[in-house]
Amino acid sequence: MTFLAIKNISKRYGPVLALDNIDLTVAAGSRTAVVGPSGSGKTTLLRIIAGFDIPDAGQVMLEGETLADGPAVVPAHRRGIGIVSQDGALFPHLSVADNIGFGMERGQADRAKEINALIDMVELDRGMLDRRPHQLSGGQQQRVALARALGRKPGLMLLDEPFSALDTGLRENMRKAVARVLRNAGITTILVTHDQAEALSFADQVAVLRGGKLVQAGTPQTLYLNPCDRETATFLGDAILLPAELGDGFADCALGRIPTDANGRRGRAEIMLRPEQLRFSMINGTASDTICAGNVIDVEFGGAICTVTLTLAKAAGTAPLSIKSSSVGLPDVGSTVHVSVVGKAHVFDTAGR
Ligand SMILES: Nc1ncnc2c1ncn2[C@@H]1O[C@H](COP(=O)(O)OP(=O)(O)OP(=O)(O)O)[C@@H](O)[C@H]1O
Repeated sequence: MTFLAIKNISKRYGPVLALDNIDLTVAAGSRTAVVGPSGSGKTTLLRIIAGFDIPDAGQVMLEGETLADGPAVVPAHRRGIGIVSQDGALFPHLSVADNIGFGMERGQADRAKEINALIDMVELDRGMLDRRPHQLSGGQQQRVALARALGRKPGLMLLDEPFSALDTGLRENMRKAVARVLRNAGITTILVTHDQAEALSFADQVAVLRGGKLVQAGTPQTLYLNPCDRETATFLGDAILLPAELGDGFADCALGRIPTDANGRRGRAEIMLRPEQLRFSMINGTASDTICAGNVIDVEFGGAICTVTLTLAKAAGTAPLSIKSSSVGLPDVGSTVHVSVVGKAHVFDTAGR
């Protein structure tokens, strides 16, 4: 069921068209991640949904209620939307308890009970309630900010890069914890992030913005494996892009003949593979007779995920390929390996968007 509908939203700041006719729907209880390069319009979109910014044209509808229709808008405080920003924006002079309880009725009998429930919900120790924000770590401050936003019982939660100031390990834990809290509370969530891996792992739906336009929206799997164009492909992760000659359901390319997801297409096209679709195996002796023999030119040890870079023996002049590998059984630089492909290559939709 559509919970939030964004229809033909446009927003201009002077000469800059920050949002150009954006259409996006968000299902009830789902998590959407909005990603895109810097300046692509992510924050502007979030601010329009929150009511902090006014669109020039288009509508924002929440549960059937019109929140914005061009410049006619419902004010932010009447929208029932929670927002957690990058810095958490806690009040430094208030205790954690008072930050969480900010906006609750002072005399409210069950205020303390509710604050306890909220701090439990974000999995923080109640012993922290008397502390000030500066006595908390960055991750703990973000949890307090989330608890404060949850206290207003929002139907929709907007997260504007809330994990970006945190270290990698903490960031991942926080992301999982926040996803769990919001899922348990059944709150529909929109996350703005410039971190593609974060978007893919957090969301049910990923929306990619570029130059103020929505270029693609869909499940993380769809966007990662079937991106609409090469920019989206490379934005969402490492991609191997190869020229190919398409036949019915296959492509002839530097890796030999491999199956594609484009039945019925023929002629020249660019195909895409993700690096984890390539595998190598060691071969001895007659490597040069194998169409997909590769010469290893670099091995980057990265712990759990290593990168083996090679050139294809029979496709001189093509760019080196990088294969993701486990740390076990890495080839030596200078050795020859056999390269095979797992799954199908993706063919970009030439119709474009
Ligand atoms: N108040 C403003 N006045 C003028 N231009 C603005 C304003 N806010 C945003 N812009 C411009 O609109 C475009 C979109 O900005 P926005 O902040 O939405 O991008 P973003 O995708 O969130 O970027 P980032 O990832 O860097 O935060 C940019 O070109 C930006 O310079």
